[in-house]
Amino acid sequence: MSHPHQQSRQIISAILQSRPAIERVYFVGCGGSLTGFYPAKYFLDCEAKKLAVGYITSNEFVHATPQALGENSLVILASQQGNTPETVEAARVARAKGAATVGLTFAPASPLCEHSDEVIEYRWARYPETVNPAQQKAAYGLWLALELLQQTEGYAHYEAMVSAFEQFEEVVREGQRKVQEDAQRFAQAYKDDKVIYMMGSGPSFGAAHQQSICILLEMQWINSASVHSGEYFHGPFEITEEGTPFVLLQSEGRTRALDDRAIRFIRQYGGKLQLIDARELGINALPETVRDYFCGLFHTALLDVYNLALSQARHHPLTTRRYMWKVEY
Ligand SMILES: O=P(O)(O)OC[C@H]1O[C@](O)(CO)[C@@H](O)[C@@H]1O
Repeated sequence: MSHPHQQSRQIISAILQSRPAIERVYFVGCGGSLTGFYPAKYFLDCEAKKLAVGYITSNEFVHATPQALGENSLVILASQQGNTPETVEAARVARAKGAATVGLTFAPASPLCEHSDEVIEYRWARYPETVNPAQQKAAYGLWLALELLQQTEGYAHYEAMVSAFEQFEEVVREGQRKVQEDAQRFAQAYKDDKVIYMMGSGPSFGAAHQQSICILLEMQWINSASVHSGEYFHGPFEITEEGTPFVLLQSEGRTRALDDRAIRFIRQYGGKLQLIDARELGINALPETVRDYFCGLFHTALLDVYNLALSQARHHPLTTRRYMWKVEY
């Protein structure tokens, strides 16, 4: 049994033993630390029959704390540095309301840990350095969601999920190898664009949103918005004209039809379209019953390759910030 599997199983088991029941789970964080939970939220939205699921940015959780929060709640929070004030405060509020708290961080003994009943120190590296993608923050979110579902309601495809996690690193490495050349081509084609729209659906909408807010806006200072492939037809498609730049994260599974519809329209009206197709890039090596739940993690890992190429082509390192961590905000 892998370390993340064992740790997630033990943590959920300890929490369930410490209280009468867990009826709801909230995923809480800021920016990439919130969007990293999207695969876990999506999995539970699709598969849980009774468990209620929340996905809330930290400061909203603090200022508009859900009435339902209480001893039957589990709050899972993430903060890479463990010190984002609103996330630390969210953990404090959750605990004060009697909820169980799990803190995910890369920084040991950080302030988030003080308000977390259980702490997970995940692995992280800035691409092209690598760590096992099944041991990163977003994967831990999915592991915890899987264990929570299995240990409360049970989940018919539990073993398939575990086996998909075991295969996942190989699938990612192969996918990253396949997109190397395409990433260089993309970087040249998009480096001078003033706006890039990110699109996706189902399991990959979180990855599209993360790419928009954390990479294009934050780390590249390129205007961007994330548009759900299904919502594209309900407003956003009006901006489509010859050359409008889109990147669409095409997922595998039930919502692929939504992506296909948007792709047809963008092509018909001449939009400039970069596709990152999970099917073509290897997600189907994972068991069919669960492979769509890995699309978000897969897309994020593939985007690492595109983002390095884009930042190099633009001579704008991914670490450059104007305001973040530099001024009061
Ligand atoms: O994960 P942390 O340490 O709380 O930091 C959150 C910050 O990091 C990012 O996720 C990425 O830089 C931002 O979107 C966000 O403001």
